[in-house]
Amino acid sequence: MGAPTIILLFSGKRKSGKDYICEKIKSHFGVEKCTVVRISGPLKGLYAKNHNLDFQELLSDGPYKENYRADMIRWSDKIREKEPGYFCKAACDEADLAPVWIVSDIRRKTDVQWFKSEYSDKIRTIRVEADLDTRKNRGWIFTEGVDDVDSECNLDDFSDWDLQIKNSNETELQSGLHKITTLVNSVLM
Ligand SMILES: Nc1ncnc2c1ncn2[C@@H]1O[C@H](COP(=O)(O)OP(=O)(O)OP(=O)(O)O)[C@@H](O)[C@H]1O
Repeated sequence: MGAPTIILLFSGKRKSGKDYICEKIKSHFGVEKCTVVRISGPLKGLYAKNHNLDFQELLSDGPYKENYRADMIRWSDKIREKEPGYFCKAACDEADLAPVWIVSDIRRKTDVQWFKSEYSDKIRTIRVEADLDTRKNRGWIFTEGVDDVDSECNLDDFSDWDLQIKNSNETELQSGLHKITTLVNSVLM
C-alpha cells in the first residue's frame, strides 16, 4: 500500500465531471506526486471476471459500462452488505505510491467512514456539482435503478464537505481547480 500525505475523496452526481477534474488535478501535480484511485477499478475487475465480460470496455466512459451499471450496482451492494469497505480497501491495496491520492468515485457515507477510519486526518472530502442541463449535454439520461438508488443518492444529504465546487463551465472549473490545488499545497508544504 502507498503512503499518502493527503487523500482527496471526490463525490458528485453522474456527469458532474468528477473524473475530468481528477485527471486535471493529477496533471497539475504530475504522476510522481499524485495518483488517481478508483473504487470502481477492483469492483469492475471482479464483476468482469465473474460475468465473463470485457474489463477494459467496462472501464471506458462509453455505452458498454452503462449497459451493465444497474446490475453492477445490485451485485456490488450484496458484497458491501457483508463488508462495507470491501471495494475501498481493494482500491487502496492496489494504489500507486504517491503523496497525493485522489479517490475519484466516493458514493456512500460508508465509503467516507471507511477512509476516515483508515486514514483519519489525511482525508479531505470534495463534492462536485454541475447544472442539470450541463450534465444532460454531457450525456446524462435519467436511468431507473441507477439514478434513484443509494450509489447515486446516498451522499446527497451529506453536508460535511471540505470543499464544494461547481463544474458547469470553464470559469467554474478553473475556480474549483484553484481551490483544490490550494488545499493540497497547504498540506504538502
Ligand atoms: N469542465 C468540463 N469541460 C468540458 N468537458 C467536461 C468538463 N467536465 C466534464 N466534462 C466531460 O463530461 C463528460 C463526463 O465527465 P466525467 O466522466 O468526468 O463525469 P463523472 O462525474 O465522472 O461521470 P460518471 O459518474 O458517469 O463516471 C466527459 O466526457 C468529460 O470529458
